[in-house]
Amino acid sequence: MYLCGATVQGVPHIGHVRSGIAFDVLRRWLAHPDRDGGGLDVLFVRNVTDIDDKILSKAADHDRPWWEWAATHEREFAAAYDALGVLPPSAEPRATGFVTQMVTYMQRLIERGHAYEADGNVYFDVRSLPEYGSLSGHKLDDVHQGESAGTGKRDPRDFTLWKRAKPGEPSWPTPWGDGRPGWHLECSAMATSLLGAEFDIHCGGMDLIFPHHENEIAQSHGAGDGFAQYWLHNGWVTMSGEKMSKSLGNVVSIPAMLKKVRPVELRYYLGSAHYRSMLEYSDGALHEAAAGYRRVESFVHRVVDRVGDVEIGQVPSEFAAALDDDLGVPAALAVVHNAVREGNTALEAGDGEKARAIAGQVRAMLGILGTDPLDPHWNTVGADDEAATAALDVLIGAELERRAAARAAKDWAVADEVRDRLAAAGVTVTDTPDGAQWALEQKDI
Ligand SMILES: Nc1ncnc2c1ncn2[C@@H]1O[C@H](COP(=O)(O)OP(=O)(O)OP(=O)(O)O)[C@@H](O)[C@H]1O
Ligand SMILES: [Zn+2]
Repeated sequence: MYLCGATVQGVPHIGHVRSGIAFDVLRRWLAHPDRDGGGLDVLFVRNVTDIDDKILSKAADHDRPWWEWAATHEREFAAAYDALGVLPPSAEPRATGFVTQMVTYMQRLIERGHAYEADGNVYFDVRSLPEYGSLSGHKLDDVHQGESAGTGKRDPRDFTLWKRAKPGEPSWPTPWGDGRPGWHLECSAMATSLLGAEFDIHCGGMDLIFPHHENEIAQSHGAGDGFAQYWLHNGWVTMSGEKMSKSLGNVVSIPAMLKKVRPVELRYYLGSAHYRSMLEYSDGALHEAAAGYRRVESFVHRVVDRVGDVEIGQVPSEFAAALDDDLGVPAALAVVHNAVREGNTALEAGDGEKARAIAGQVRAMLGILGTDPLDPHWNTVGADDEAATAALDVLIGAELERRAAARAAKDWAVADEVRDRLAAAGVTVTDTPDGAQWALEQKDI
């Protein structure tokens, strides 16, 4: 599987991680032993686009080296994927690490008559490939690549494989002069270098169907490769019906979301819709999903408390059938919730062993969705956080008492000193009718 990963130009919002979660579920399911035909050995590649116009311009705006800007945001994405329990890919190639393969790729395209050099740029000749447009259904007459005109293009519909170097911009040597890669070329080169000339599944957001994936197919078929056999595209996270996006300003950052719900609840929420559907964000929908998850989680915990350890069991056949039908997560979740109802009834009737068997199935199903409540990924983080928060509460509570006593004695110097010391440590204090409340200042990114 190949998933078009992030262009690491900024911090991720919840829309950016939706594809990572949706296709993590597909990967887990394909690899799962309960699948009809058994678990497959899945190679999963998710790239990082670490050279791009937006990276260069944003780094320049902030007076930072472009590579530092890219590395910083690559880490932000990695942290977000990790926080949400997305399994690390088998490989995570960076575009800048595959320039040699891109040059070879362009040479093959030029030799086969599908690309040409003009003024230090290399372009793909779309008219040379009769099937151009087959993925998106675009007719050649209607094609707009959405890129700058480019010097020496034979046809305005041709797209850029390689950009001639501009002064001050990073570049790599090629037989056609120094330059840097175009985005579409990167993915064809990385996918085929790692997964071979033909591989099974290519995924990405629905905006990538055209031009990105159309152009990946054109390049790969032009080079004589079979390329991807199946294409899967996920829908948007929307707000008031509009795509959540930085340019519209309607974004919710992942740290902001994690102030409202736990990471496992956010993962459950973002993964609960069908991957092709839009997922309309609202606080209400988020909290409803979190409450739904807690019902499932508390069933599993109650079984552990009352009956003992719950081993991961097998997934029910209806759950398997739902996922086999175009990754039908909503139908699969209905199976989970039915199982939880049945399990609760068994528990109330005192049938601990039946409840334990059902809880084992629930763990198996949630494991595929990446949200098994007993998975150490969630528990280690939670337990540490809880213990640290409880310890902080004692220490800060003592400081707040000292401040309250100082205020009562009108000793403003001491009261201010306490407040300043807490502020310097990143603790904000709010006075409420129930007394002073504290919170850790969150970095809004
Ligand atoms: N709201 C979203 N829902 C699902 N996927 C998204 C969303 N926003 C972005 N993506 C995915 O992340 C990729 C990178 O997004 P992009 O850089 O366009 O982000 P953006 O926040 O929309 O920024 P901009 O406003 O600058 O376009 C997209 O190609 C898309 O597949
Ligand atoms: Zn791509």
